[in-house]
Amino acid sequence: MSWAVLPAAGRGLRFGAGLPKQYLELAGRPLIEHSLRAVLDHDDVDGAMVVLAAGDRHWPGWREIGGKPVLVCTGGAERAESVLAGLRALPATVSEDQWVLVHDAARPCLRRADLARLLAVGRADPVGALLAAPVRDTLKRADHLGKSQATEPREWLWRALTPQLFRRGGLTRALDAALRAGVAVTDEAMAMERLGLRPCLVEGAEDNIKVTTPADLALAEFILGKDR
Ligand SMILES: Nc1ccn([C@@H]2O[C@H](COP(=O)(O)OP(=O)(O)OP(=O)(O)O)[C@@H](O)[C@H]2O)c(=O)n1
Ligand SMILES: C[C@](O)(CO)[C@H](O)COP(=O)(O)O
Repeated sequence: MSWAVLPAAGRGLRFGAGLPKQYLELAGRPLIEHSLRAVLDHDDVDGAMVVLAAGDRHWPGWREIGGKPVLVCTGGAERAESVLAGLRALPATVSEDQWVLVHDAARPCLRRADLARLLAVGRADPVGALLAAPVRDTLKRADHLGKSQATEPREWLWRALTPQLFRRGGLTRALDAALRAGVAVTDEAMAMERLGLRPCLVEGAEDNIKVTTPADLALAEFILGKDR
């Protein structure tokens, strides 16, 4: 059985709204509620730890969703710090060996089938797994003038998504080590990779988007309105 940690302590600066993007209305609910329900929907997920910014006054105060506990703790200045805080704040009943899903609060369009496949593949892997999407566009490297100076090979390149699935103890130690080393890890898999571990890439839907800009919110509205 697993718990979910949802990093939700960001300020949404690139979005530029008057409140953090995770609280913007999306399809009639706060964006974060879609992300929470998407992970709590799976029978093998027992509860969620939501990591809030210090002084967050937008959090609706849910204490359970769908009969499952929703706990909160305070995050840090970087996403990795928030995830580490969430891992440490999980109930003591969540053992070191237990699988934990880390899912961006800013990703409301997670598909049930993708979560199910991530859990099935990840729990059978010695390290863990992450949802990801193969790069399908040609990649250009820009110069300082904004000109295209080179084309980067895209074979073997994937875009990391979330959720990412790792065991509580191993991920906690990996994130703590990366932060102590001053390494700016941008996802959980990176913290594991720097220890020489190779999590499994599980192909996920391209519409599992991270809402970062206003255009993404409109796209998320369209995605959630589709029959999926
Ligand atoms: N210190 C931080 C930074 C980000 N996040 C969370 O990590 C996820 C992905 O981060 P991102 O999309 O970058 O969100 P923001 O940091 O809010 O965006 P911005 O960089 O535009 O401010 C989001 O759910 C965000 O709330 C977090 O918990 N703690
Ligand atoms: C974790 C993540 O969503 C995987 O693509 C991404 O790294 C988050 O990056 P952000 O800059 O914190 O949004």
